[in-house]
Amino acid sequence: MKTLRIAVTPGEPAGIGPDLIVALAQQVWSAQLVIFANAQMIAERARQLNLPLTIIPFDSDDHQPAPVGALIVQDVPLDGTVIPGTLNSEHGHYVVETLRLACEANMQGHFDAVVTGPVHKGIINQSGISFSGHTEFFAHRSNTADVVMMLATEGLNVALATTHIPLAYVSKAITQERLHNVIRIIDHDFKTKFGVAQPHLFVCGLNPHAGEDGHLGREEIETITPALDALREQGMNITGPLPADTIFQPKYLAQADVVLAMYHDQGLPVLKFKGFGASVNITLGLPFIRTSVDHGTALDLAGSGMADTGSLRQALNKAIELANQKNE
Ligand SMILES: NC(=O)c1ccc[n+]([C@@H]2O[C@H](COP(=O)([O-])OP(=O)(O)OC[C@H]3O[C@@H](n4cnc5c(N)ncnc54)[C@H](O)[C@@H]3O)[C@@H](O)[C@H]2O)c1
Ligand SMILES: N[C@H](C(=O)O)[C@H](O)COP(=O)(O)O
Repeated sequence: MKTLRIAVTPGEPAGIGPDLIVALAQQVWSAQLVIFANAQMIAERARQLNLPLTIIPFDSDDHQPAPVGALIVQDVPLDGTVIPGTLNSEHGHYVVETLRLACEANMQGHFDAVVTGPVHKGIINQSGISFSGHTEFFAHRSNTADVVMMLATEGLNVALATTHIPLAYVSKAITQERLHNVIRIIDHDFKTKFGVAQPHLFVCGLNPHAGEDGHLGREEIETITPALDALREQGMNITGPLPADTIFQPKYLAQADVVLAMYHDQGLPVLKFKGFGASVNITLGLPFIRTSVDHGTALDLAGSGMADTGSLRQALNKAIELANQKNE
């Protein structure tokens, strides 16, 4: 079996992404991890953390995984000094360039997956680049009209009908077309990538108590239920819309392959309460495999050696698992 090659972006240089990469370089990986980052910044972070690190420049002809204590790096230029914990808007272009290069490398078929560390959306926007998240960025760069953000932890998968948009826009963004596209992507990816023959989706309502028969909001009656009914008629196994405050209970979760939440903070607080630090963010519907961490830049911990590597480890392992299945 050929050795997998995975692109890894550590994300915001002032955050914990570089710390996590350096920490995970202290173990053997079955795949070749290629870090898209500034080599000098990564080496400096290793010094700050007092961890051994050898940088190996990326050579596309060499498919060997890095030995313990080393990282294979595709160097990306970065001007100025990086101070762990201190954001610098001059670094926004660098961060986006690491994502662009990793995306291109995957689009061209040179890599088996991309795994991303945390970026700081605010500082990228301050640098003059409109950016709402990796999910939207990779969808745009790969010309993919609809993708789905799903976070997965042991015993719970939560997908989102809308991602990084203001709460005030959510109701308008939930259309029958969007729900059809999102649910078709989930159904397809669970069947083809996760080996679930007939995925069972549990779908949240948008309003309190799923609208209480229209007395607390009409989106369930006018949009969500008709969309789900049409998909049920096509043979999909869908329960809902159910009130979001009671959908996350063992009785339902025992039957659910995935819970579809209508917006970011309807579903992700539940997922992160259950499994923060042990969850993976997976983008469904992209033309390549992409996984990520469940946490942000944690500026308060950058350079301290206190950041938990659990989620990045899981994101790497999930990408390797999905890539191996794809190659079977
Ligand atoms: N994957 C991503 O790129 C991603 C994900 C979530 C948030 N973010 C971004 O990160 C920035 C900061 O967001 P935030 O402060 O809401 O969330 P955060 O996850 O950075 O931090 C929240 C809290 O969790 C702790 N924490 C986070 N990761 C940890 C780890 N690996 N080990 C130990 N403790 C950890 C932090 O110290 C902090 O107390 C924002 O700009 C946000 O958009 C990025
Ligand atoms: N919504 C994600 C979370 O809360 O964990 C996070 O912001 C990262 O999203 P992207 O992978 O789209 O950057």
